[in-house]
Amino acid sequence: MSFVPGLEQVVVAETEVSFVDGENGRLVYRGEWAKDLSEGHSFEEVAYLLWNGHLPSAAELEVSQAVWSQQRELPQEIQAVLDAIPHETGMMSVLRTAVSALESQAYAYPPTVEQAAAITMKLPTIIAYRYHRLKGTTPVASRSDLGHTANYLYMLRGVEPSPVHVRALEAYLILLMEHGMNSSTFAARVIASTRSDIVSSLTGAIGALKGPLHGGAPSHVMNMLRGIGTKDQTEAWIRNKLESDGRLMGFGHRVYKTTDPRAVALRELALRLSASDPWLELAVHVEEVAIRLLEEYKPGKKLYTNVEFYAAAVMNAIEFEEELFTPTFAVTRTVGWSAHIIEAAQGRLIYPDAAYIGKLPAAAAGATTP
Ligand SMILES: CC(=O)SCCNC(=O)CCNC(=O)[C@H](O)C(C)(C)COP(=O)(O)OP(=O)(O)OC[C@H]1O[C@@H](n2cnc3c(N)ncnc32)[C@H](O)[C@@H]1OP(=O)(O)O
Ligand SMILES: O=C([O-])CC(=O)C(=O)O
Repeated sequence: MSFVPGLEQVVVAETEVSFVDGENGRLVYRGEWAKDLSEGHSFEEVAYLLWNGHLPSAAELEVSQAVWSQQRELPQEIQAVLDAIPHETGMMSVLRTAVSALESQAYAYPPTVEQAAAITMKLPTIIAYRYHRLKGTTPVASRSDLGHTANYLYMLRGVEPSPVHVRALEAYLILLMEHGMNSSTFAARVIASTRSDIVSSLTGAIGALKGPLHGGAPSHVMNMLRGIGTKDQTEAWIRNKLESDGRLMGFGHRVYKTTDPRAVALRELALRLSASDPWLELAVHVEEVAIRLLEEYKPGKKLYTNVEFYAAAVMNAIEFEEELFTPTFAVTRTVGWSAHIIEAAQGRLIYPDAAYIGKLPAAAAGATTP
């Protein structure tokens, strides 16, 4: 048996949920281009596709929207859990704890689309509730006449959201809804393969997404851009970072050996939203310089812009605070995770191997080899 660090290119599952074409920079959700879906469809339509394998008919969409919008409210005990978490706890930890506390018979094994939808609908409410509590403002009740995306903005801001912001956030949410066998999805599938429940799988996935090498990157992108400060300091700053063996946040990807297609789509979106924003101008300049210098310092590694670089730009353009960046990623990735959880819950227990490189007890050392 050979050891492959990071399981790179090791096939761990067969899936019908999505196809990440790393060589050509393309992303497919159940037979549909993710970019096309992000331009002409709603959050609910794409969630329906990922969960059911086909886009909904008008009647299916109407029924789903009506049922799902009734699932947004938080049980009292979840509100109590949220109120008990210390103020300084980060929003991703809060989200992980609140989702974990949803545990009940309603979410028992086996995972179902109904369970997936019921939990997905609650994530924005958890975030918005906590957001208001931290600010000392009153949490805003959801509005069943609004779609999932518009309602998320409404619950955060307490005013009718602008259609431009709703459309931009909807495109962002759809582009980040699903992405093959990334670390958090793999974590979710491992837990699901033990026949554990959907709440446990999603809790593990949120924990994995939080890391700065995964969904935690956008706020580090903001720090990097703040550190660079101006266009004329870009090259020196990046050289310094790469010479001290640092990583440029928002660049590089395990699967994409070209620009991440979602980064292309989000860059277009950010430019449409705020082309004249000096911050965005700096980001575009940093991208150009970073790609050139990554090739100089890491020749042949094919390090390009990943989704997180322009995710930060879009979040910024729709005036989201940094504490909401990764939680908002989780709001949408819950759909992809749960589609995988439903798939993996019927599969074989995931149980890889490890090569033991430690010591043997003295008595066994000569007698047995590991
Ligand atoms: C939604 C998402 O999760 S997208 C990813 C968000 N994360 C980031 O943007 C963090 C920055 N990027 C990275 O750390 C990496 O590119 C990852 C984690 C995304 C992928 O990591 P891996 O596939 O494990 O690549 P690995 O860490 O083996 O890097 C391969 C080589 O490229 C270099 N490299 C990879 N990414 C970067 C980067 N962003 N900056 C500088 N060098 C990099 C590594 O130093 C390594 O070089 P070496 O072979 O000379 O040691
Ligand atoms: O696939 C990955 O490595 C991480 C990522 O881009 C995602 O989950 O969207």
